[in-house]
Amino acid sequence: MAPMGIRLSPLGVAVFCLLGLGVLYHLYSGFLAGRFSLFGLSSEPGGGAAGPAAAADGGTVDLREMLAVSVLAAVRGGDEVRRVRESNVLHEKSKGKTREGAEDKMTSGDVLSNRKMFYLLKTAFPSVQINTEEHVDAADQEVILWDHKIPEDILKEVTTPKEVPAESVTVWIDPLDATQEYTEDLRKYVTTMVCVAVNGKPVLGVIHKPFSEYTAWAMVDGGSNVKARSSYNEKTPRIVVSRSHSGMVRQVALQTFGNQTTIIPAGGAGYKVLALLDVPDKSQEKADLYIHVTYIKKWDICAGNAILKALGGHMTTLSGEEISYTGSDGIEGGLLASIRMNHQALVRKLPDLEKTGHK
Ligand SMILES: Nc1ncnc2c1ncn2[C@@H]1O[C@H](COP(=O)(O)O)[C@@H](OP(=O)(O)O)[C@H]1O
Ligand SMILES: [Mg+2]
Repeated sequence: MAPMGIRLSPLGVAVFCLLGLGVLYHLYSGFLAGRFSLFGLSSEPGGGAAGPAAAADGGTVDLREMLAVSVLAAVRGGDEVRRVRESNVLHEKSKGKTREGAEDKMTSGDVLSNRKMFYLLKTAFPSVQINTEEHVDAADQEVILWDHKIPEDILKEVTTPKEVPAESVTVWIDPLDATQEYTEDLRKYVTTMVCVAVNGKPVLGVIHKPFSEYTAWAMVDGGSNVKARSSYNEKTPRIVVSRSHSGMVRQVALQTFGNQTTIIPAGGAGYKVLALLDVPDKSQEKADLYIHVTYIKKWDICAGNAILKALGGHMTTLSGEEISYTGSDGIEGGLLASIRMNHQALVRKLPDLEKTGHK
């Protein structure tokens, strides 16, 4: 007997049950799966956070979707970078010193961009390994949902999904490249970057310039929204190098290519890779080669490496070794990046840094 004389209509009960089933389906089909998985998030000191090994959808992720989320993450992170710079309250701190004794700086722009970028990627792909330059504060989590829309320019170039095992993927986030220049208000050098590596090989990269709102992306064997220039000067190249972590790069460049070589000091590894490409942004200088001789971290270079690789170019250590984007955070052997040039011939021309003491 229904209490207090309330009669239950069979139709009402059926509609109620159907609604209940719908809610349950929604819960288990991933809408909240990302949310719940965030509570299992582990955060490592000094940056980096690991997710569970298998993806929610049976152990694979779609690289085309990862590209869409990576572009969105770079843009959203860039919005934070711009907002903080425009507020002029950077809360600049030092994380310590680099091996060469330069200040390793961090600002609110780095931290807030990192938070947006990390949680956007982590919510969309809870099972993949994400390595990021800044510390992820597990007590300050944010759920940023992706609307599952893949932009038209990506759909046009990458016409089919590309599934890979989630456990083969490593994502590298640089929430603010060229922090030193950011603190000096040299805005053109600043980028946000995302890279996806599969089995350590860089397969997709995004480099976003928040102050000119330009974004370059490319996927190996997929497509791109950026291309190489039509010609490069191999004989007396214009060489773009670091302005704040230069080491002996000038000496190495002049010794290898002669005194006629033009050296362009610039901030940011993302900016320097874009200098090799056909980029419409007016604030972007152009170069034929990018050389770096000091230690550098993988989040600084992975996106550029993926874009160059997708466009037929190369980024290797100075002795020509490919860089593996798993395991340790940094690389020791310097960098040589080129496109539409004989990369191996360039490697042979360069001096052995260990022998010449130019490291
Ligand atoms: N010797 C070194 N040690 C640590 N980081 C280095 C480095 N040389 C370059 N980097 C990092 O690589 C990026 C590009 O450097 P540069 O502008 O000098 O070419 C910067 O990243 P962040 O700005 O993301 O920290 C910089 O901190
Ligand atoms: Mg960087």
